[in-house]
Amino acid sequence: MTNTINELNKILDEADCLVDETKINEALDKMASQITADLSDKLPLVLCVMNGGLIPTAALIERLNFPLELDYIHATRYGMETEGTQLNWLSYPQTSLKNRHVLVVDDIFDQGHTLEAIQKWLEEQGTSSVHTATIINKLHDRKTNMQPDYVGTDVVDRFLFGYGMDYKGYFRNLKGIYAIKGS
Ligand SMILES: O=P(O)(O)OC[C@H]1O[C@H](OP(=O)(O)OP(=O)(O)O)[C@H](O)[C@@H]1O
Ligand SMILES: Nc1nc2[nH]cnc2c(=O)[nH]1
Repeated sequence: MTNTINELNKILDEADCLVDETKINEALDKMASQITADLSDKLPLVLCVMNGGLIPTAALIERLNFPLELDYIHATRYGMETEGTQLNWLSYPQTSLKNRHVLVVDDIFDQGHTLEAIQKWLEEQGTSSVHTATIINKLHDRKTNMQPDYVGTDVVDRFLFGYGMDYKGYFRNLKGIYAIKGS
C-alpha cells in the first residue's frame, strides 16, 4: 500500500496542470449558458456518463436554473488502461427515454467512440433530441465523425487525469486537469 501511495504521489508531483480550477469554472459557465439557451424550455433528461462524467455533471447542473431530470448511463472502454478498446455497457438509464430531450454529459471527448455509441443508442430509444457535452476535447486527428454540441476547452494529446478522469482508478477527485509526465 505504501508503494502505491508513493507511486501515486510521484505521478501527481511530476504531472503538469493543464487546466486549473478557474479555467474549468469559466468553461462550465460558458457551457451552462449555451445549454440554457437551447434546452431550458425542454424539460430535458440529463444523463451522466459514469464514472468520469460524475464531477462535470454535478458542476454543470448546479449552473442550470430550469427544471430537468437526472439519470446516468455507465459505459466504459478504457477501464484501468490508457488505451481504449471496445465499449462495455455496464448500466442503462432507468428513466423512460421515448420523446425526451436528452443531454449527455461526460468528462472528455477523446476519440469519440464512447459518446458516438451512446448517442446512437439513445436515438434508437425514440428520444426527441440528443445533445452531448464534455468539459475536455482532446486535440488529435484520430476522432470519429461526431462532435459534441458543447465543449468546455481543448487540451493537447496527452494522458489526462483529474476532474472526473482517473489514473488507474485514482485522482478523479482533483479540482484541476493534469497530464502525466512524458505522456
Ligand atoms: O472519446 P473516447 O476515446 O471514447 O474516450 C472518452 C471516454 O473515456 C473515459 O471513460 P473510461 O472508459 O475511461 O471510463 P470511466 O469514465 O469510468 O473512467 C471518459 O470518461 C469518456 O467516457
Ligand atoms: N483518465 C483518462 N481517461 C480517458 N479516456 C479517454 N482519454 C482519456 C484520458 O486522457 N484520461
